[in-house]
Amino acid sequence: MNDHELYMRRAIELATNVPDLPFGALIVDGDSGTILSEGWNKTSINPTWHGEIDAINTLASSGVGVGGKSLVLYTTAEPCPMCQGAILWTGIETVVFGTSIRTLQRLGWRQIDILAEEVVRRSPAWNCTLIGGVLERDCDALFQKAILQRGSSA
Ligand SMILES: Nc1nc2[nH]cnc2c(=O)[nH]1
Repeated sequence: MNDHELYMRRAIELATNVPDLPFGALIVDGDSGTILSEGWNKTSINPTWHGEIDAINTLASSGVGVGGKSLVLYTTAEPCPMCQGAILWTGIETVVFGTSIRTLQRLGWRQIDILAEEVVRRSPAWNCTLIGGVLERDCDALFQKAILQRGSSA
């Protein structure tokens, strides 16, 4: 298991905090490998409280400071445009995700139809590298299971 997979395992663990919305995220210092913050989807409290936003807010309020660090964000799913915007404003240089927005849509998840790469392409003031498909089958399985369970309980 490489480092990306190791951290994605942790994102999957965090996602299980909310099995019906399995969006888990963590932010790692890319130089030291230290986990700086963790988060998961809290949209039952606030509709904008996505997993990535939770991890960013936890980091911002931790007092560690984001300046001068090469930050890597791991997330079980490709960031939506709101989260990708927040990721750029935070100065996160690398985003590693499992399930793609296209797959979420195919599985029946409501999504804004703008891919993270499009947000990055249209934001030339920032540098952000996107790496998709890490532990993709495990992440896809989380979202497939969640939507099936939602369907059967509706
Ligand atoms: N990437 C991502 N997409 C979402 N779509 C709905 N909630 C979320 C979330 O927390 N993260």
